Amino acid sequence: MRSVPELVAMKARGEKIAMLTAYDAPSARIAQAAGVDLLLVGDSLGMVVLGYPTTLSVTLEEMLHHTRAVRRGAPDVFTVMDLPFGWAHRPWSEVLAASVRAIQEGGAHAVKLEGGEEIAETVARLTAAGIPVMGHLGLRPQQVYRLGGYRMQGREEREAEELLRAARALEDAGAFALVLELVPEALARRISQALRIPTIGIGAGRAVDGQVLVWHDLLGIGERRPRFARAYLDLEREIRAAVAAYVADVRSGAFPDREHVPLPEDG
Ligand SMILES: Nc1nc(=O)c2c([nH]1)NC[C@@H]1CN(c3ccc(C(=O)N[C@@H](CCC(=O)O)C(=O)O)cc3)CN21
Ligand SMILES: CC(C)C(=O)C(=O)O
Ligand SMILES: [Mg+2]
Repeated sequence: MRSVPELVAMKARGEKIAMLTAYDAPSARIAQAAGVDLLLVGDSLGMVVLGYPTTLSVTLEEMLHHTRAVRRGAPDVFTVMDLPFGWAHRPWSEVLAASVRAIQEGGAHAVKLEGGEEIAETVARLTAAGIPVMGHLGLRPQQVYRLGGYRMQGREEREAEELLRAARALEDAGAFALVLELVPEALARRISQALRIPTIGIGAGRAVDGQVLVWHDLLGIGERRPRFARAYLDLEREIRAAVAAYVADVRSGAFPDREHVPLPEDG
């Protein structure tokens, strides 16, 4: 299992970090077998698994429930749990209590919070308590109502400087890594070069220290996926064909065949 110091050392050595989201035990088991460095139980759960239009509906209880499943499937992978909408901006003692639940009840090793300088004090308090914190800057999907959509952030120089300042504040507060979502590659490079802690990009180009991708986007499951995501399979199509074949076989009587009829003497 990767450790926090090891992840920081990977950046120093120029070794890329491969992070993937997971929401249940079987996918986490497969991700572990495939050798991912980090798992993220993302609040994208709400959109890709629970069928909501945004991440805002996801509750702490739901995050804990799915984090437990992921940990059962991938006992040997360092796992980060997203704190859901609203939590990062509560008084730090409440954020600490939620993060303790992530670790004690969810089995997570770290938490991720969307936010900049306004949550730096909270990040410092969690870090002091021994909880590794991953930051998340750029497109913050929990801000979608304010932003009006899932759009690129940090295109204006003034905005870019604000993001660089926020990244430094999170590192100074003790964050061990930082997700950069949907920002220009040049800005992601600037931030990555300014920090000692690794940056994990999603739609942030190549000049970052690692990548994170949503499980369903990687596999090609879902009606829409962000342009920045690469589908390594067209699994939705394959699954649909398999299910259609099953339905046809039940209707025709081709399933079950002799091979799939249990014999009484087998118990
Ligand atoms: N399937 C999925 N993948 C994700 O990466 C993801 C989620 N869901 N849900 C939670 C957040 C929301 N994210 C999103 C969602 C949509 C876009 C998107 O459609 N972006 C447009 C570009 C919009 C623009 O720049 O104007 C795209 O086509 O990529 C991006 C990130 C990233 N996260
Ligand atoms: C896309 C990643 C970074 C995330 O926050 C999530 O999956 O919720
Ligand atoms: Mg998230």
